[in-house]
Amino acid sequence: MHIDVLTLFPEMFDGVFHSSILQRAHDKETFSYKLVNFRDYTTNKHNKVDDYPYGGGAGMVLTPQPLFDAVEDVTSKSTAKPRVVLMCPQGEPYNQKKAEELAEEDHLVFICGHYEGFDERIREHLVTDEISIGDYVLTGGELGAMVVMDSVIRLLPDALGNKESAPQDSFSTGLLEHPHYTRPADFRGMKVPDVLLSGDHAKIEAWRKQQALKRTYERRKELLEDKVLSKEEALYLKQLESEENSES
Ligand SMILES: C[S@@+](CC[C@H](N)C(=O)[O-])C[C@H]1O[C@@H](n2cnc3c(N)ncnc32)[C@H](O)[C@@H]1O
Repeated sequence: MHIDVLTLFPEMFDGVFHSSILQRAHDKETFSYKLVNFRDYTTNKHNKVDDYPYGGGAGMVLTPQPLFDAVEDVTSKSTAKPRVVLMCPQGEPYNQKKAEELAEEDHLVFICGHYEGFDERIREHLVTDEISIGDYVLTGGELGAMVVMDSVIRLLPDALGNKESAPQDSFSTGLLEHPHYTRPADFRGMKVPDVLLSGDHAKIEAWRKQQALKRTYERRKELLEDKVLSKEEALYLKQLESEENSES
């Protein structure tokens, strides 16, 4: 996968691409990236990327010219049809399903907005996707693009080592993940559940499945609406519901 990030603040990405799993995945050539300062594409003499909004009002608006030229340049040699993602608080709410969808692509372009916003023609004619990372407003799209890229890159083949796994993670299975424990078995009187020390892998697997369902039921019931449950899971869910009803 190749990723182009169009930003006015490329230095913000230094940490994220030079640490931990993303750095390792980049070293293994799982993905390549280019940080593109779209100010370099301005055709006006003062390299201005923004202007006053028509109709008046507060704040400055990103002009279309540098962003159109930058996107056309970075996508001109692309053999695949690139996905051009605008980071935007008004966009589609981001989730694991979208991360899985983007991880299938060969070329992603992220546009990081700034200031009051961007000229509407960018949204209408330049981008393929608009993504919001939550119902709050950030100063710019950089942090959002980092969130999306991190969650996409870790899904690419070989990005995670043997000791990390994506398929069991929360949301990948449609549920929240089961709880984890490590050594010691007894920490200040707080004990690890016996089943995890039993060495019985079938029992451990069954316990983990139940715990994932319980945790999802307790914290994110709405995730269960779309989940296809096995017979055992459906029975356990009924048990959780009747326990909850008897408590209330
Ligand atoms: C200050 S915000 C502009 C907000 C805009 N005036 C509005 O009310 O929708 C500047 C830029 O930050 C990015 N941004 C802010 N919040 C975001 C969010 N929740 N998700 C993704 N990007 C966001 C976008 O690129 C946006 O253009």
